[in-house]
Amino acid sequence: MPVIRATGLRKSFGAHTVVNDVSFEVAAGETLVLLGPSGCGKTTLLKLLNRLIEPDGGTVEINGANVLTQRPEELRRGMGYVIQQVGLLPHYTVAENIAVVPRLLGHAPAAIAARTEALLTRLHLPPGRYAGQLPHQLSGGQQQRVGLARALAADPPIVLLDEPFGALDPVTRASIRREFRELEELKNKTVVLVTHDVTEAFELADRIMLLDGGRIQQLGTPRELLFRPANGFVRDFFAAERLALQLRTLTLGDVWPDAQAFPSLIDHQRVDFEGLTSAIEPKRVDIELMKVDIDPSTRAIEPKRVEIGGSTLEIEPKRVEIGGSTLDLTDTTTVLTDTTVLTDTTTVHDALEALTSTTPATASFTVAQLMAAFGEALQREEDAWKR
Ligand SMILES: Nc1ncnc2c1ncn2[C@@H]1O[C@H](COP(=O)(O)OP(=O)(O)OP(=O)(O)O)[C@@H](O)[C@H]1O
Repeated sequence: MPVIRATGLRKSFGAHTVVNDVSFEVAAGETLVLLGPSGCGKTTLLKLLNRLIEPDGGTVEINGANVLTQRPEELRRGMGYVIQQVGLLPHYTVAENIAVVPRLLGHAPAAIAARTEALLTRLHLPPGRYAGQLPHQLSGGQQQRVGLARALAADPPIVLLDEPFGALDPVTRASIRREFRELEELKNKTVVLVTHDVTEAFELADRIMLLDGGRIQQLGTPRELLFRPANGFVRDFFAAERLALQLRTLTLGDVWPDAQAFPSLIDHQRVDFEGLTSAIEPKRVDIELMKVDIDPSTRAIEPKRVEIGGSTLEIEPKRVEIGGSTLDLTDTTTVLTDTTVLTDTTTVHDALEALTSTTPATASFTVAQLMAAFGEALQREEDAWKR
């Protein structure tokens, strides 16, 4: 059952139909991005989900229950909401702002304090320094992070975000977006996010709903919208940033689809296991092993084999050193923000960034080889589209 199901939603302001027969579903844990030009109805659609606006027609169901059967306040407590203007209470401290909903829900003060501290830490706002500050003492980016912490404070299963990075300059925006993407807190939540920023949509969305004039123009994965546009509007909407989006959409796995031909991505690594550090120069590290190594949440680790100079070792890695950083695989909170590990799910964009950064990632292919393979992959996508 979908977490959110909207059917035939309609909303007009006077003679102006702003949301016109919109139906969609959002699955548990999915991030749906509402994208479209200014005034196309994104914010209105978002507010129809938590009853900040009531529809003229159609229904919204949350976990199978029509939202009209619930009191709006109660409904909203189960849905975190970050508004465009952040909207922190100016005379409340950061900690007090974050505590608003948990207090309403009657959570114990000690639990609220612990939760606030954890969220601030996770959002890179050390509580010792920031918990007692007032909103005006924070930068725009910090305020937006507090807004996010507030929306997550009561651990709602659904989070609605309206231009959560709207007020930021492009550089800050990109880095906060990266943090956002890595946030464990959000990984299991059902998220609906409004933006008019195409790059943002492609970076964050599982699926994108592209709207124009209150109607859905296309609803699909970023890849579908880019390579299989449903109409001229969709095609034109992405035209200006086409190459950048293709780089963000195709992965190394697309570029080298044949597992046999997949170049080994790491040349020299050290593997720590059983207290021993082996400086090894593996002849081959299979992609399988790398996937396990970089995803600490994958705990069902089969012992892996690594071939070192003629002998084969069966290991169950506890820590793996990749790109100069040691990952502790037994620590499930390990977050891989500073480490670039190239795998078959890395986008071409991220691989290029890693290869050309000041501390370049080790890879067995060059930028030129990657670009050539990218060109071929694009051709394959386009051929598939023509058929
Ligand atoms: N309360 C209202 N009364 C009258 N018109 C409204 C109201 N709210 C929104 N509108 C109109 O509905 C249209 C869609 O607004 P909405 O805020 O949903 O668009 P949006 O896609 O979120 O735009 P933006 O990206 O600029 O925030 C706009 O033309 C707006 O002027």
